[in-house]
Amino acid sequence: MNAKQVIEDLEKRFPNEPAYIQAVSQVLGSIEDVYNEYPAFEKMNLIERLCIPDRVISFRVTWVDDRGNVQTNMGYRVQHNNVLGPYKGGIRFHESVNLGILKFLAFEQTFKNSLTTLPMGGAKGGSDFSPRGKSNAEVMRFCQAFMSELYRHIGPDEDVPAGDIGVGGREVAYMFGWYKKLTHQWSGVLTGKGLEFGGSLIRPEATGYGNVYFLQNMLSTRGIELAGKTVLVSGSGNVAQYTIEKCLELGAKVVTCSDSDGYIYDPDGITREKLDYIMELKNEERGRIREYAEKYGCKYVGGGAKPWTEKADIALPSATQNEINEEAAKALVANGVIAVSEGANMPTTPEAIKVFQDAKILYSPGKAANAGGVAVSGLEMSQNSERLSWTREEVDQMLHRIMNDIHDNCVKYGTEEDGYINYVKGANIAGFLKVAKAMMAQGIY
Ligand SMILES: NC(=O)C1=CN([C@@H]2O[C@H](COP(=O)(O)OP(=O)(O)OC[C@H]3O[C@@H](n4cnc5c(N)ncnc54)[C@H](O)[C@@H]3O)[C@@H](O)[C@H]2O)C=CC1
Ligand SMILES: O=C(O)CCC(=O)C(=O)O
Repeated sequence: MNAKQVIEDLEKRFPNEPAYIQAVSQVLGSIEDVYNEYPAFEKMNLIERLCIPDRVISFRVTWVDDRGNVQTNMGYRVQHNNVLGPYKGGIRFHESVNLGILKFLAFEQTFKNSLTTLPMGGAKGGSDFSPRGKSNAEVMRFCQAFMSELYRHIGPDEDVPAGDIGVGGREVAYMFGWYKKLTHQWSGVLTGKGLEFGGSLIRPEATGYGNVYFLQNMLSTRGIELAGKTVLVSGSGNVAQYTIEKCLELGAKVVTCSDSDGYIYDPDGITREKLDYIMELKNEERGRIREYAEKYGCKYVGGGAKPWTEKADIALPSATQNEINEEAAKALVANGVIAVSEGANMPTTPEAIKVFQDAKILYSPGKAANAGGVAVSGLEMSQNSERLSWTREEVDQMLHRIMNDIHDNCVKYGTEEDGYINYVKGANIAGFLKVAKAMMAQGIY
């Protein structure tokens, strides 16, 4: 494989999908040498088959708003690769959603799911519908209309969606209810369900907790403790909330969080009580993070500003893709950051990654660090199949073990000659090898 050539070809075929090309470029850049050690891969044109999704489903979603107006949105499911298990990955509802973004997310998900050690393929779906500002009734009607199209393409052994940006417990429950209505079947077809109807304990917490467990592993390679460290978090949704919770439990101080309008900086740190307020504000009232600053009298920076210029030891981006650019990365390094671990998917631009790696700080990509969410989704699937529920402690222990295993794999494949652990390389090679070997074994199709 000549990675540069493959990427140029993909750019020509998919000229309007920059996020997808960005994700592919990062992986191919890491695996090129290892790939070329196996001439059989090239003979089977493995790389093209691995980069291009198995299937892309797209459909119109028509629903009626509270004023009786008929609305239309686009719906998609990208089923990227199922050699390791049923397609698995979240659903995103956000106005920015387009096919290129979902293709990048489904591509990443394939490697991430491979890293979890569980039998799951990679997929992602979503719509350009935004739940923001919509009533519960509107969200329910939209979810039902979306599922009316999607249900034909999913199933507990076929494709198991879950949440992502704009899709939390409320949306998963509406989609699950409608799937059941359409198919007359109760099955573990979605994960992230409510605890009363087959959801797993720790699934809401899993992505944030998992990222902090991974961070602890990274810090321990340098003999550093998380306790006492100051942390920047971005976002204030599911991943951010449970990242903050675990940091607090482990004695770190989180001083920022954000939404798409701006960020708050609380030099005293976000306490348990303040985090409860954020959870209520974001999950129930669906308000803006600016209200935190008004309530607690701390700094708020609007205009879509991001928290990366504030001084801290650690940064945990937990909002969205490309939220740390080169300038932000330089500011973080100049302020003495020692570790960056990604709760979000691809939040760091390629230029910014280079800044972190050149500075030899600890830096882990989302496909490794945020894999705890989908890992516990995999555990939810197992519990549904067994018709059993495991305890909080059992699931947390398994999550911990999975994050440790992912870290070990990154160290195994990513340690460079000078001892620096290149987590990007490690995660990409470890995730790739398993998928590639399974593809080779399963023949050409
Ligand atoms: N929910 C999960 O289990 C997993 C989520 N992720 C990733 O974590 C990130 C956050 O997802 P969730 O917390 O689940 O979503 P969420 O919808 O609960 O929260 C998203 C947060 O990001 C902010 N945000 C969204 N778009 C933004 C933008 N353009 N600029 C600034 N802020 C923006 C929102 O205001 C919100 O605070 C995403 O990248 C997602 O793909 C990754 C693994 C699993
Ligand atoms: O839990 C899942 O299946 C999806 C999680 C997800 O979308 C992600 O890892 O980015």
